[in-house]
Amino acid sequence: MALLCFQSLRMLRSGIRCMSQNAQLVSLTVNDKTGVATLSLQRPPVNSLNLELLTEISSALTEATDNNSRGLILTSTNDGVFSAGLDILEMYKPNLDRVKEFWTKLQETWIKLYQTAYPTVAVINGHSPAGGCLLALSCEHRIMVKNFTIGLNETRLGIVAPPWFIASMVNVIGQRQSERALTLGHMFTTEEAKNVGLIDEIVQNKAEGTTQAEAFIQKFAKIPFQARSLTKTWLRNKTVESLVKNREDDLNMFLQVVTQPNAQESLGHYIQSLKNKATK
Ligand SMILES: CCCCCCCCCCC/C=C/C(=O)SCCNC(=O)CCNC(=O)[C@H](O)C(C)(C)COP(=O)(O)OP(=O)(O)OC[C@H]1O[C@@H](n2cnc3c(N)ncnc32)[C@H](O)[C@@H]1OP(=O)(O)O
Repeated sequence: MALLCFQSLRMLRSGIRCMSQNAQLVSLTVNDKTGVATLSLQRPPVNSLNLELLTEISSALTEATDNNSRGLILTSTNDGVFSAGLDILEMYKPNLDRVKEFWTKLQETWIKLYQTAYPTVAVINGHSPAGGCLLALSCEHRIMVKNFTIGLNETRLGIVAPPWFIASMVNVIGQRQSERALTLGHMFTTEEAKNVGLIDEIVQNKAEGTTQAEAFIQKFAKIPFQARSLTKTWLRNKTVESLVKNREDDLNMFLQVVTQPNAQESLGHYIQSLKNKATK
């Protein structure tokens, strides 16, 4: 409690205000001087995206809009893992109602993040496989700390990245590089990611990443907000519409693929291999 008060006081002095008071799995703060919001994922141990975390991310994105944020930095409180992607336990031996809600929330969160009116920057301060990579790809600018990995590795797990995951990648690195990376399930090192254009900047640490992210958002200070946001909408509309118009089909296809016995078997092996690694 004392620590919380001390932290709040320190934040107030530096002009940082806490939003989303009820959130537990994310923190949303805003810098009152710049109007830039920071959304930090904080679901230990690895920010895997389960229904509850996705729900909080989605609400925080709306809150940042309602608060007229000038920009948003997406990052993690865990220096080591940005996000481990979708929570595999949501997809392994799933409860049908819950897994439907989970996938629908993932669709909703991606649509919102992909289309925010405000500029978005991912400060990738740790590994970022699969769904973690999708979150980063949905932002307008990616800054990554050295010595980590990022990519859409679904094929390695025996599952498939849905078309909107693929489109998010293609829109950033193009068809040829995406085809090679996705079919192999390749995880890029920070250096490789920079070379292929998957990320825009390499930094030494999160603090430097945050400074660079603020500088990126600041570039838009003199660009009329609405002109910018409408341009972004039109640039991204085709990609988003392809999911918006087919949400039900996408959900059904996901359910069909993920409940296949061989997909379940692969997920089971993968969970076991992660657990074995963790106990070594
Ligand atoms: C037309 C429509 C077609 C639809 C077709 C749909 C088909 C399905 C589509 C699904 C798309 C899937 C997207 C995904 O995001 S799948 C998830 C992919 N993620 C990964 O492969 C990452 C796995 N994790 C790791 O590699 C490492 O954990 C990581 C590098 C991220 C961190 O390493 P670290 O050493 O720090 O941590 P540990 O490995 O020791 O892990 C700690 C504990 O966390 C558990 N863990 C890790 N990742 C996950 C995860 N993604 N979900 C759930 N749990 C995870 C791990 O098991 C450890 O747990 P324990 O402490 O209990 O042992």
